[in-house]
Amino acid sequence: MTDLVIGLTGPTGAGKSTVAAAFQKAGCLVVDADRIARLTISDEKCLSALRAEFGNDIVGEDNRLNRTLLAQRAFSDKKSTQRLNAITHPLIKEEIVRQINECRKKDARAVILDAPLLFESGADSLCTVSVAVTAPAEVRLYRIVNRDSITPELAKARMSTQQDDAYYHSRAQYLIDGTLSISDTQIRVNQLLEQIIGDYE
Ligand SMILES: CC(C)(COP(=O)(O)OP(=O)(O)OC[C@H]1O[C@@H](n2cnc3c(N)ncnc32)[C@H](O)[C@@H]1O)[C@@H](O)C(=O)NCCC(=O)NCCS
Ligand SMILES: Nc1ncnc2c1ncn2[C@@H]1O[C@H](COP(=O)(O)OP(=O)(O)OP(=O)(O)O)[C@@H](O)[C@H]1O
Repeated sequence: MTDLVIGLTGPTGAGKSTVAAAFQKAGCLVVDADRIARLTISDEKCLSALRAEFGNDIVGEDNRLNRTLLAQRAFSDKKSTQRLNAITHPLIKEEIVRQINECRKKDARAVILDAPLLFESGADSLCTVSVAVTAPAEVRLYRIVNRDSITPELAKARMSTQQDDAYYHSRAQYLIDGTLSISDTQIRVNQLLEQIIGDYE
C-alpha cells in the first residue's frame, strides 16, 4: 500500500518512458496516460461523442478511428482543441484515477503517472509531486526521428506544439536530465526516489 503518486512528464523525446522504466526497476508501479488515452478514445462512448463533434468520417469503414484526420481537425485551432479535450479528458481522467487507486493497494514504493500533458490536462492534481525529464531540442529531434522513423520536418512540427523547458522547470518539483546514460539514469532515479520518499513520507 502506498500513498505516494509521482507525476512524470516532459516534452517528446526527452526520455519519459526510459525514466518510467527505471522507476519500475526501483520498485514502483507505472500508470501510462498515453496508453489510457489511446484505449479511451477508441471506446464506443467516446467515439460517438467525437463523431458528433468532428464529423462521422473520423471513423473509417473498418470502424477504426482515423487519428490523423481527427488531429487535423482538433489541432487546427485552440477552440477545436478545447472541444476535443472537453470530450476526452474527463473520460481519460476517470480511468487514470481508477488505475492509480488499483496500484495504490499493491505493494509498491510509489505509483508513477507517466503523462506527457501532466500539467496541461490538470492530472498533476492527482499527484503528490511532479518530476520533469528534459533534454535539449536537438537531442530530442535526433531521438524521435530515429525512434519513429519520421522526417526531421515532421519531428519539428510535433515538437513545435509543445512547451519549452522553462515551462517544465517552473512547474515540476524535481527535474531529471534526459541526456544521462541509461545506467546513470537508473542511479539518478534510485537517488531521487529515496529523496522524494524522505521529503514526503
Ligand atoms: C487527436 C489524437 C487522436 C491524434 O493522435 P496522433 O497519434 O495523430 O497524435 P499524438 O497523440 O501523438 O499527438 C500529436 C501531438 O499533439 C499533441 N497533443 C495530443 N493531444 C493533445 C491535446 N489534447 N492538447 C494539446 N496537444 C495535444 C501531443 O503533444 C503530440 O505532440 C490524439 O492526440 C488524442 O487522442 N488526443 C486526445 C487525448 C489526449 O488528450 N491525449 C493526451 C494524453 S493525456
Ligand atoms: N538517456 C538516454 N540515452 C540514450 N537514448 C535515450 C535515453 N532516453 C531515451 N532515449 C531514446 O530516445 C528515444 C525517446 O525516448 P522515450 O521514448 O523514453 O521519450 P519520451 O519522452 O517518452 O517520448 P514521447 O513523449 O514522444 O513518448 C527512445 O528511442 C529512447 O530509446
